[in-house]
Amino acid sequence: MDQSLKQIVGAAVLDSLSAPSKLLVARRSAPESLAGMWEFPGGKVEPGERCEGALRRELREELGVGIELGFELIGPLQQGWPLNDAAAMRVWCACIVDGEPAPLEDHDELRWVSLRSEDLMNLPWIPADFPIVHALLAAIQRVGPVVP
Ligand SMILES: Nc1nc2c([nH]c(=O)n2[C@H]2C[C@H](O)[C@@H](COP(=O)(O)OP(=O)(O)OP(=O)(O)O)O2)c(=O)[nH]1
Repeated sequence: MDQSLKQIVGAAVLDSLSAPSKLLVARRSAPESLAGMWEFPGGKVEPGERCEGALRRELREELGVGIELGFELIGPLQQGWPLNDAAAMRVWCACIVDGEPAPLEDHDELRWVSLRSEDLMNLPWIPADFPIVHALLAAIQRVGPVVP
């Protein structure tokens, strides 16, 4: 596998995998260049980790929750969705199975946003995330439940 890009993983945390109606979005507090922008919670895959394991670890660290994974939102690259010259992100649908989400690390606000509201696309997302949000909405409209 071409691993020339840094591997990031992110979660599209939904209120339900079988009948999703809301997405949990997170506002970054750092670094300064990204502070105030909204994103999918997640982070870098560490050496020796599998992507799914890294995603579970990141959600535990950042939001204090345990997750169940649904299907992956497949991006155009083998490493997922391009973020910039140096990184790409694989994204899975997920739902919370343990804990109450809180902005413990890297974020200063969490918000549940309706998948049917224009508010979702109107958030100041990290620009690279817009195609991923589009793909999420399209996948949910097309297939309904996001259980793998
Ligand atoms: N988590 C996440 N990162 C994103 C998204 N979109 C996007 O461009 N990025 C970028 C921002 C960062 O440059 C990089 C992820 O790094 P990170 O800072 O979240 O990773 P981390 O928690 O493991 O970082 P660290 O503080 O341990 O260094 O990917 C997104 O939706 N979610």
